[in-house]
Amino acid sequence: MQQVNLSEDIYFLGFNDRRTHLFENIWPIPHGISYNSYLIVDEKIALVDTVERSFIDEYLDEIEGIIGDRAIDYLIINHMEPDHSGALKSIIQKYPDIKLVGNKKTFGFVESFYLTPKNVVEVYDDYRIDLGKHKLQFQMIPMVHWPETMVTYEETSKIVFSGDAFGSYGTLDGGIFDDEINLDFYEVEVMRYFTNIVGKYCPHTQRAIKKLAPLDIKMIAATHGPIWRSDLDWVLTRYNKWSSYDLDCGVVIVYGSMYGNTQRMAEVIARQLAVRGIKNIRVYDASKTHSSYIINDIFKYKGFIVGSPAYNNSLFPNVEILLSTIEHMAPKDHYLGVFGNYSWNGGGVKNLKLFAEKIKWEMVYDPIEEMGALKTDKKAELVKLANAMADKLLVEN
Ligand SMILES: Cc1cc2nc3c(=O)[nH]c(=O)nc-3n(C[C@H](O)[C@H](O)[C@H](O)COP(=O)(O)O)c2cc1C
Repeated sequence: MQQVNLSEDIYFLGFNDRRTHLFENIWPIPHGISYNSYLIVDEKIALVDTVERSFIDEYLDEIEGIIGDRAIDYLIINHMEPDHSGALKSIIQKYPDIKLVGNKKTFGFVESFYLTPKNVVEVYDDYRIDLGKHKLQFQMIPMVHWPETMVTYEETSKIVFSGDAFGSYGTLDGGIFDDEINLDFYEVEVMRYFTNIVGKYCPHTQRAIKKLAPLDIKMIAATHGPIWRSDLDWVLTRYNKWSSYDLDCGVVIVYGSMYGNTQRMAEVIARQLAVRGIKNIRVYDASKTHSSYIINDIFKYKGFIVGSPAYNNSLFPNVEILLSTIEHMAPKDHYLGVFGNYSWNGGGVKNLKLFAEKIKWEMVYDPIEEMGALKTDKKAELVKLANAMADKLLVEN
């Protein structure tokens, strides 16, 4: 690839992964993902994070193409996850005197994944490393989204190397900086990356945003996706909104259904919400749409209504997977409605009630359960559930 610079002697070393289907072996990435590393060439040379292991050979070649036979002095480990530390052992083999820079939580992970680190610099908030013209300082942002996560701020160029924070799914298809690409495409990918990967850690993200606020930042260089240099507010505003559970007026309806009875119940609710003036209604079949996309919409809209048929005295499995993902992510401040269908002795709605107790979202209406085909009385109940949800949402808008 042609050389890409963030500033005169700060280099972008990024690789596009269009092969992997599931990020973290869970989340679909139909548009791929990039792994971004950065090289600062000064009196001392620092490498900021590395890349996923399948790119090691090209990565080492690119580094050598820039620094020739000079050695790298520091490897900054902002984040230890293997998609960023995958080349760590190869880097140490090639540059045996390199110092690993991390915080007190980093090196335990290095040891458990790769090797016993020997040459280390343990950093903490405001710790500084002088490279010559460039000066690095470090800020800890734990749990965004691993315990050891930190960011590196380069004071001369005012670049923050943010690790996974402000990252995105989607490869960098030629354009690397925010002003080189159409952000409409990344709108979805940035949010899905946030909700899938960082979303559980919203309070930590809020703390990180506040902690970084005093820094004079001209550029944000994350480990995935575009580098933000022209419109930093674009990504900062969105991160702030999402991580503070600032939800829009709308409803996500999810159902599982084998024979169509539960689906028909969902359609009644959706129609009545529309009649009441709710414009953002997203109806998903949990067997068809991956939870990555459904979770994303749950982070957008305040209303959530879920329906499940009984299945072996429990929830329909694909609904169960989604609800367990929601429990892990624990997004806050939603309104909830539940409904279901059965033929024998039930099991779906019984377990939806347990979900409601655990998630502690406000139930807008009593659970509704139909046996087989939808009859008039239960249809009227579903309309009332939709009305109760609309009442709650419209009063706030
Ligand atoms: C594998 C399987 C397990 C089921 N388990 C139960 C059950 O435990 N309790 C029950 O009342 N109905 C059970 N049912 C019946 C369905 O819940 C019922 O027919 C329901 O109406 C299906 O809803 P649907 O039309 O939305 O698929 C089961 C059906 C299947 C295929």
